[in-house]
Amino acid sequence: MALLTPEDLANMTNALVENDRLITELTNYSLDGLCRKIYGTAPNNEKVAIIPITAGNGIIGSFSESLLFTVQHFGMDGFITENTDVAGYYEAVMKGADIILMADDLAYIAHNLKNSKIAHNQICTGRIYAEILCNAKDYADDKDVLVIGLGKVGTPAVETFLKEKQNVYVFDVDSNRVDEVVSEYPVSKYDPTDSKTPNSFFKIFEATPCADTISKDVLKQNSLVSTPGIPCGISDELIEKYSIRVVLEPLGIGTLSMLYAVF
Ligand SMILES: NC(=O)C1=CN([C@@H]2O[C@H](COP(=O)(O)OP(=O)(O)OC[C@H]3O[C@@H](n4cnc5c(N)ncnc54)[C@H](O)[C@@H]3O)[C@@H](O)[C@H]2O)C=CC1
Ligand SMILES: NCCC[C@@H](N)C(=O)NCCCC[C@H](N)C(=O)O
Repeated sequence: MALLTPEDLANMTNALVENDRLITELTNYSLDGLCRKIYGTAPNNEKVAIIPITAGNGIIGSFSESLLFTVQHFGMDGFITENTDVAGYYEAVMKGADIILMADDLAYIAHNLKNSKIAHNQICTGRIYAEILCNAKDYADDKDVLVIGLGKVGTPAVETFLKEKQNVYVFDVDSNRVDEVVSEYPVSKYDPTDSKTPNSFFKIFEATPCADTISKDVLKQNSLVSTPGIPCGISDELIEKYSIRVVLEPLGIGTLSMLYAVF
């Protein structure tokens, strides 16, 4: 899994606020209102503990602080444990944490100690970024959606689009992965040479670790791109030329989705 860097998180607080405003403009739901709608849950004064984890590549600068900002920005009580790892877990429980947030290099989870619910960042990120596209009111009539990147974030997004009755077209550089997904789900391979494939899309989802994965060929004027992928999959030049709106933020949107998944 591609790991975040402190540089990825440098503008995270502004990006979360700006994306919340964009999501509200697109869907008439604030980000937490949309999470409430899709999960059918709501916060109930839970105390959230954030535990820094030193495993693998170790602590990422600003990671825990970014989680704390997210928790507090949406009105919840949170704290970062003074200790890391197991000592931090013990501290969190002794300080009365209801929900634990912690991440090593392989998994970033939310675990509710009171109801035993657990959530995984990649699944919750794919779901919320897909739901933003599905709930964008000005794009509701067009059911076609292009999904670029069929990994641990893109696959839950495909499942979400199908649940929301979208016509899903999929692409990945790994053609074997495309074949697997097309055989497992009622989706279509994105193939510009196939007359049944739309040439371009108003709704595009991207979750890859590469830049410039979204070419001008798939864009329409005013397309909406929902892309958790880091770095951003669409160039500034294409954003300007086609008046594209982009939902992209490195950590907070996925984190809020995780919290609503475990309330
Ligand atoms: N913004 C956020 O909150 C989050 C962002 N991410 C980011 O999302 C991205 C995807 O994460 P995962 O799904 O866990 O990774 P993954 O490695 O499971 O999946 C990535 C998929 O993209 C495909 N791919 C790579 N380059 C491509 C290209 N040029 N064109 C089309 N497909 C391409 C790969 O074949 C793979 O199937 C990563 O950059 C990760 O850092 C992950 C979690 C949360
Ligand atoms: N964008 C959300 C997904 C994050 C994921 N790509 C990642 O970097 N995971 C590693 C996090 C490691 C955190 C570290 N152990 C710490 O606690 O600071």
